[in-house]
Amino acid sequence: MTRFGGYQNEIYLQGLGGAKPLFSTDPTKLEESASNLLDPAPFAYVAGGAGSAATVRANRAAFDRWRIVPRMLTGATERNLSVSVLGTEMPAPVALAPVGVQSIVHPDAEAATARAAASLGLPMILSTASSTSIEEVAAANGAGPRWFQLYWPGDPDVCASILARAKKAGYSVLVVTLDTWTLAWRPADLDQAYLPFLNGEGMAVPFTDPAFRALLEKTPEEDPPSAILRWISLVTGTDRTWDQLTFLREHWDGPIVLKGIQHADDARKAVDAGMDGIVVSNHGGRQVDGAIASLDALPGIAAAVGDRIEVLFDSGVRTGSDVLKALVLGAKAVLLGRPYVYGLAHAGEDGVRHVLRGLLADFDMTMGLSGNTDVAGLNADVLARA
Ligand SMILES: Cc1cc2nc3c(=O)[nH]c(=O)nc-3n(C[C@H](O)[C@H](O)[C@H](O)COP(=O)(O)O)c2cc1C
Ligand SMILES: CCCCC(=O)C(=O)O
Repeated sequence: MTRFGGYQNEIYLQGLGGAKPLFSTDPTKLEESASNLLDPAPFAYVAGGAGSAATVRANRAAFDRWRIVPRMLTGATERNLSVSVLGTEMPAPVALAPVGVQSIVHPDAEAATARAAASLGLPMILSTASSTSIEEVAAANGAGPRWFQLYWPGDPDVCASILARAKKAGYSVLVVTLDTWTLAWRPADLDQAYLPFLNGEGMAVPFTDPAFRALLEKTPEEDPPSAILRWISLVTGTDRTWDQLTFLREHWDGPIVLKGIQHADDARKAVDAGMDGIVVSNHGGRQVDGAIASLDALPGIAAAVGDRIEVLFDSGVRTGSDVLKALVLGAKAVLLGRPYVYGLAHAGEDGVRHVLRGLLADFDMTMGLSGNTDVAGLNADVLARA
């Protein structure tokens, strides 16, 4: 049993000594203050979506179409929030979504995120596009659970080398992102002509990779632009096919999760391909403008795969009630994206922790106050259509 809700008392008690929380516990205000704190281009990169950002808004609106129906006198003073996902014991059904180029918001970048995640026992998913190498993040993460997200490089030796490094460094689950084989039309970034990768951000994984370096005529230190362009050409522009997943299976002996699934038939194909899990995700509305809200895709997908595969969810999770709704609609756990990046921007490791503890406390209280004692016991009865 965990009592993440205790963070609430901690904040009020600190208030007796005149202290306020590091920054707002309201996710909307947090985004606002991040916009004041960060330079316009990095803020727009993090906050932005594809096209008109219709799907960013749709992701949020979908949560609002469901309401929790609280139950009384259920003895919910103690809650069990823990889940086990693909061999990872999680104290609550929340993991940190893979977010690349974290150095654009804070110099401590992924190492700070890794420390904050480990301090709470939540899995961190490291992006291939990270600003910090696989091994450094593992060291910062220590005994914490960690998974690795793959942007699939076109060169098989480079891919195999990166997977071997992740495995050796203790990343237990491979998360393969399928929805971003090329970057979408993103007006906010286009208007600033800002692509962090071209400035050398997010190159830590390839630049420290022997197989990638072996492809280059000059080292990334001698000739950064050539190395950057080579890497970008390796990881973008190639859409894969289902039969190619066997390559990953041959080079990864742990669980494999496909991220970016939005259609029940694709979820069934993931089962047929022998995958262990999926992330129902539209990349936080950053890829297909006008795409279905991720939460609207979730119930049909969950029904299609049953318990043959683990179903994770992201895109739009901001509050404890969002977590509860996603679990009821079929997710085993959720991934959190932008909010923790804003926490990182404000206060590094402490900022990420403040965001995570806030979300977990909110979820814990929402579970209890709606009369739910165990995440495993959540059923359709808990929700009503708005
Ligand atoms: C700045 C930024 C960078 C991201 N980088 C990656 C990435 O490198 N790999 C990946 O699979 N997803 C990436 N994502 C998508 C997240 O993993 C996740 O799907 C999304 O942020 C969830 O939506 P949310 O931000 O509404 O919570 C990124 C998202 C943001 C905001
Ligand atoms: C190749 C893209 C990596 C970053 C990313 O996933 C995003 O900005 O959404």
